Amino acid sequence: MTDGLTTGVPTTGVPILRFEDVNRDFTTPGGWFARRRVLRAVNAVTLDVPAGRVTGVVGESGCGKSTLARLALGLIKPTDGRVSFEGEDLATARRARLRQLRARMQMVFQDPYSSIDPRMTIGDAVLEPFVVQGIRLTGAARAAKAEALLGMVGLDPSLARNHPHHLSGGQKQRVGIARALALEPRLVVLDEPTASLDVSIQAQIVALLEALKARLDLTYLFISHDLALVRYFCDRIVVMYLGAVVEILPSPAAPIRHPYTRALLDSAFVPDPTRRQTLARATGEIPSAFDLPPGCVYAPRCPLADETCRRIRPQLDRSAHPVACHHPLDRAGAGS
Ligand SMILES: Nc1ncnc2c1ncn2[C@@H]1O[C@H](COP(=O)(O)OP(=O)(O)OP(=O)(O)O)[C@@H](O)[C@H]1O
Repeated sequence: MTDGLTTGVPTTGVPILRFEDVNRDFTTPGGWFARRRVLRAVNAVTLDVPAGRVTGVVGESGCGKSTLARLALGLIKPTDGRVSFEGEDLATARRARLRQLRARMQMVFQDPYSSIDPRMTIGDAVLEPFVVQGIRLTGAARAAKAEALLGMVGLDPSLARNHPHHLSGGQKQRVGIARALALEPRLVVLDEPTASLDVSIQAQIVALLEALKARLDLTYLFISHDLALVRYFCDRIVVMYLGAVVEILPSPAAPIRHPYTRALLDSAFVPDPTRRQTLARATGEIPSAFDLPPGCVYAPRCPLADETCRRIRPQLDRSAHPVACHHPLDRAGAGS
């Protein structure tokens, strides 16, 4: 290796990314009429992301998914705890080292329209990571690399000389994916990569991501609010609620254990009303992240909550299918 990075690719299943008891707080600015307030966006998260797999992170808007993604890439530091990539603590890595590590972990953003500079040619856009890393490519090598990357994501290589306003949303997202893969990363964080696309295009992008993962032996951290999509695409599913991990499904078909996961699944549109489950549907508003309840954070909306839930915060259990719940659905005989 010439870049001084960890030698070898982590074996499939070995954690490539680790969160150890991570908190991340944000402080709102105070002023004449408002006092400073602290919001816990990520709350005591301990999580391994195994190499070569697709780990999904799912939850409603504001549950901390994007904050988790930014922590994973070392773009922000944890308030407490440790985030490590291939064994290296991202918060203590020196700037130059962090830049090297970032070459091995890339992100595909939700909105391809705002993530691509409209003034750049498409070729320059996909090669931007080389510029960020200070890697100079000369004329013929530049053109060949840009064309190869565009071909890899199913775009006509001759588009390299065009500007992105010629492209559709799906084509722009392909450019975003090509750019993320330019430096041959090991980990790709996909932050709602299909959320702003038409349904028919979403399926094509998911198929492309699946094909690229198999071909390039990638690890994905797939962030989404859509549990049905995550269940289709991911090997393992992390369910977040108000900054905390409430359940980790070891496989997409695993029976659901947490009432919140059940409610998330039930909230997906199901045309046949007889198939809609009502047992554990969430009711009411999500409590404010500024003012978390003392017990289970889901208790105010949970139909199964009792006094224990309102008083004592449940921890993720240490089973093969971890859940943070005093009354998991399998114990109540109402799973899946
Ligand atoms: N820079 C910031 N300053 C203050 N609060 C923030 C900041 N970034 C995120 N938050 C807050 O942290 C919480 C988690 O936000 P985050 O964007 O991680 O959630 P999310 O699950 O990704 O939501 P969405 O799906 O809407 O993007 C939210 O309450 C959000 O308002």
